Amino acid sequence: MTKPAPDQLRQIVGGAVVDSLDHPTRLLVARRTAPPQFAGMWEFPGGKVEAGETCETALRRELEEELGIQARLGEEIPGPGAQGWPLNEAAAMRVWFVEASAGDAAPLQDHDELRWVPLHPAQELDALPWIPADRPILVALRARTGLQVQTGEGSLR
Ligand SMILES: Nc1nc2c([nH]c(=O)n2[C@H]2C[C@H](O)[C@@H](COP(=O)(O)OP(=O)(O)OP(=O)(O)O)O2)c(=O)[nH]1
Repeated sequence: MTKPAPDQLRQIVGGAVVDSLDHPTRLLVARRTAPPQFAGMWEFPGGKVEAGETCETALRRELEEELGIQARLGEEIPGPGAQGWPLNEAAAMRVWFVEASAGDAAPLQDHDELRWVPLHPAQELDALPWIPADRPILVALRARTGLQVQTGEGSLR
């Protein structure tokens, strides 16, 4: 099968939901229920961008559907390509820091468990069975929040 051109990947969006964009200490992670190859793995809540949606609109919609929260978007965690982080041969994901501006997150759809995990130190976050493609995103996320913790430099807004 022919590989899609790099700019024709299926666009996925994900939320790095933190307790606070100004002083992030914990990340909300979600355990998938499907499909079988991803069931039981942890991920950034989110999903596919539908026709006619911007990435930001899609992310707000997904987080409301899946977690029941209204999302305040902070900075993007930039990936290596225009479409963000490669997930597989056919899809890439853009990821933003997010804080809930309303609602208490609950596993309403696609997940059977949510967990607030400390960003630093890394052990608890790294020990979870993540979707493998998400690991480089976690590294970038922790580097960004580590800088914020160490230097107090900038919030993630
Ligand atoms: N949401 C999300 N998807 C991820 C991550 N990492 C990763 O490889 N993926 C993959 C799994 C899926 O193949 C695809 C996202 O599809 P999805 O099933 O979450 O999309 P969706 O909520 O729109 O679901 P649907 O309407 O198609 O059922 O991206 C991640 O961290 N978060």
